[in-house]
Amino acid sequence: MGDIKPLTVIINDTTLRDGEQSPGVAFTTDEKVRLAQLLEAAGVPELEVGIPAMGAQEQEAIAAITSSLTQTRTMAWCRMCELDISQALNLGLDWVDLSIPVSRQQLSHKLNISPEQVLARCDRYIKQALDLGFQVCVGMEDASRADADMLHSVAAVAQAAGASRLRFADTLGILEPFRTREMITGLRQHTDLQIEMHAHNDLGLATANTLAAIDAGATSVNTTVNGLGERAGNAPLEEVVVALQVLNKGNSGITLQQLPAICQFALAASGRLLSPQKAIVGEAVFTHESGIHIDGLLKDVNNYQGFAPALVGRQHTLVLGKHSGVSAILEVYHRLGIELNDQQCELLRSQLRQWSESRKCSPCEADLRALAQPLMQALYADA
Ligand SMILES: CC(=O)SCCNC(=O)CCNC(=O)[C@H](O)C(C)(C)COP(=O)(O)OP(=O)(O)OC[C@H]1O[C@@H](n2cnc3c(N)ncnc32)[C@H](O)[C@@H]1OP(=O)(O)O
Ligand SMILES: O=C(O)CCC(=O)C(=O)O
Repeated sequence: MGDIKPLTVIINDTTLRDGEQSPGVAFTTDEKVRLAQLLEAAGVPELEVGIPAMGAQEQEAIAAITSSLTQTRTMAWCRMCELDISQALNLGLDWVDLSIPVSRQQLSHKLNISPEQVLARCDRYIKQALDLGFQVCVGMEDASRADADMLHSVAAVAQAAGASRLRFADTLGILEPFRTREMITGLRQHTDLQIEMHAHNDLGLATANTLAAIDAGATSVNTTVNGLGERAGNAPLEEVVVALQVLNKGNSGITLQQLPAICQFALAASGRLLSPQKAIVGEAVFTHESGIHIDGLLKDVNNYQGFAPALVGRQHTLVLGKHSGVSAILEVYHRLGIELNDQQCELLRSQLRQWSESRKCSPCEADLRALAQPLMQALYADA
């Protein structure tokens, strides 16, 4: 094994299932296969690849994905019922996630069944899926709104029936990290099964809740590329795996340098836009304009670097704009082969402020040269 560290948390990426549930997002089979292959090449050990109950086309896509992978294990999302399990057969899948709501709200007002009926379904359908050769994860939908007793009862029945894993779904994204930690710690104390955290980002806390769950003993976590998924999406793959490494919280085994390419591919296939300040993969997250920051970076990069952009195959970029200082202006122009004196710098600073306010973007190289041109001409005229 050399110096390869054992995985401490399994990434189960659900871009191809929950990610595709983003309104308006619909991947083609080719896009799904390519994305699955990119994720496999980066070392993602598990993928949730679709919903067989959606019908023949989805089943064909799932079969195409599973047959294109050599290492990565695959899972399908199924309602906990006979029909859905039977539709997952013969698609090359390793796992089924058998989903059943566990909150009073959804039991009473969605499925209209009792907690006892949930436990009976768990026992019956877990055994059925095991008999068909699947590994079983029990998807506890709406777990974050469920009573602890209910979660522990499901865990006990699932373990006795032979399931391998419980998925704790914060279906509505209403948890915060302290409560996540408390709930997962409680579940951890009641079961030997693997625990998978499924976090939604409605309060912007999906990554934080995912990390809190890992701290509390979750063994696997669901992610999606670029945080795609229902409503505000799921915990973004790129945020979770980079945070794990930077915060020294665990080893996901994923090659972080491949994340930008994966995110770009998913972005194009999803037809969605990405905020420039999206953590890890946003266009502007390693770009600096503020004078004090650039001065600090030039003196020692660690003054304004929480982690090296090279960790994710990126690099710092310096731009000029409304907030530029002298150090930044001198350096950026020096890199263009233009050496400025203090007076020229000051003139450029005030021009940059006006330019930025009117254009609302960073000047490119041609803009910078055009801004400096009159100053340089004045210099030659003076000489
Ligand atoms: C929280 C989540 O993300 S769960 C995953 C959600 N993902 C999706 O819904 C995307 C894919 N879904 C689909 O293509 C369709 O909804 C299908 C094919 C699954 C089902 O389609 P339809 O048969 O037309 O049913 P429809 O979508 O109208 O309603 C869902 C049915 O599933 C039932 N259901 C929902 N969850 C479960 C469950 N865990 N176990 C059993 N039945 C369930 C509902 O009660 C409802 O059945 P009912 O009409 O008998 O009350
Ligand atoms: O039941 C599950 O597997 C989780 C389903 C889901 O996507 C959710 O609850 O947000």
